[in-house]
Amino acid sequence: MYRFSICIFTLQKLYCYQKNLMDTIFINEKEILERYKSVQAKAHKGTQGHALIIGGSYGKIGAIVLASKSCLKSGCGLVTAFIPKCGYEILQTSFPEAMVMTDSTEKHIAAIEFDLEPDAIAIGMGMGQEKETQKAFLQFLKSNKKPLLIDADGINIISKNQEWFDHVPEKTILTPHLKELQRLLGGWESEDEKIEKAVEFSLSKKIIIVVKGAPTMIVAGHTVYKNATGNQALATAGSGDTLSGIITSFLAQGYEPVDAAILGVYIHGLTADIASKVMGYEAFIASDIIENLGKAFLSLRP
Ligand SMILES: NC(=O)C1=CN([C@@H]2O[C@H](COP(=O)(O)OP(=O)(O)OC[C@H]3O[C@@H](n4cnc5c(N)ncnc54)[C@H](O)[C@@H]3O)[C@@H](O)[C@H]2O)[C@@H](O)CC1
Ligand SMILES: Nc1ncnc2c1ncn2[C@@H]1O[C@H](COP(=O)(O)OP(=O)(O)O)[C@@H](O)[C@H]1O
Ligand SMILES: [Mg+2]
Repeated sequence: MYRFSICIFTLQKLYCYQKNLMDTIFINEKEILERYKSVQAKAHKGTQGHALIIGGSYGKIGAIVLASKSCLKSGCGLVTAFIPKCGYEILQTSFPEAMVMTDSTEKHIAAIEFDLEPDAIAIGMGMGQEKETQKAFLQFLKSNKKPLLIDADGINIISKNQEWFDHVPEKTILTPHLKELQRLLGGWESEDEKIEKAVEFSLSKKIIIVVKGAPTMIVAGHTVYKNATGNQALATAGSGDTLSGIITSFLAQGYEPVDAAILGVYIHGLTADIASKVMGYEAFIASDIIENLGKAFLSLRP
């Protein structure tokens, strides 16, 4: 009987795998409140997690400013940005709360070396795809063991070098927009096929894919979480960089990666829902996501 059950179970799994059957869970406030943990009264910056944000290049240091700010504004205790030399003064001036480490190269990242023990790392925003940067990214992947989020040029680079997934830790979060998802998965014929392919990829690489869009879906193996917040106000430069910072903040605070992704996407969308009621869609920019994080967190309190 026991062997028979095992056999049925294995066949079911095989069937699910082949057909990429999926459970869809709709993220609502109840799902969020079950996951969200408010900051403890006796917390200090050392207990709130340390995030390392790696990326930026000449002309795209703003991506790291936005990601670092949104990270610290989502409860993380410490944020260090690792950027090319040219971004040092920009970051220290525009966001003094962040610590900064620089690459020895002026305009792009060429060697990712740091002597700290972050609780989570995000890489790729504004990073570019210079040859040296790609090499540095591979060396980083080979040595990293920390919870990881890969966005933007990190996704673009690994899409062209898929054997590098051998060095990517399980439950790493990828946050592609539609174009980046195409680079990662190749094309698709329909919305259903897009998600099926994402499920297949998530299962085979053991990663979590945040399929950004309207709505955003979080694909974690066979389970697809469909987000309910956010609107067209988010169709603005840097809103994805900001999302990466928020999710990385939750990762650094010790949330399970899937919960960090779910909470991050929900809170990110909530800022737009709250702000667009008073400022409309057009005037909303990525800095307004950061500005409205406080109200979004407050709205989670009973
Ligand atoms: N202030 C900054 O420093 C900013 C830096 N950024 C960085 O700039 C680099 C390039 O990123 P991009 O995303 O602009 O370049 P990509 O080439 O990856 O994507 C842009 C292309 O994708 C299309 N696209 C994007 N989202 C889409 C969607 N949801 N549906 C259909 N088509 C879609 C666009 O129309 C465009 O053709 C990245 O490293 C990124 O992190 C951007 O985040 C913008 C802000
Ligand atoms: N019309 C929309 N409705 C809801 N969310 C949107 C809409 N347009 C964009 N977004 C969200 O904004 C973000 C854009 O990310 P991305 O394209 O990576 O921006 P960037 O690279 O400029 O920072 C994603 O989280 C996406 O889901
Ligand atoms: Mg982006």
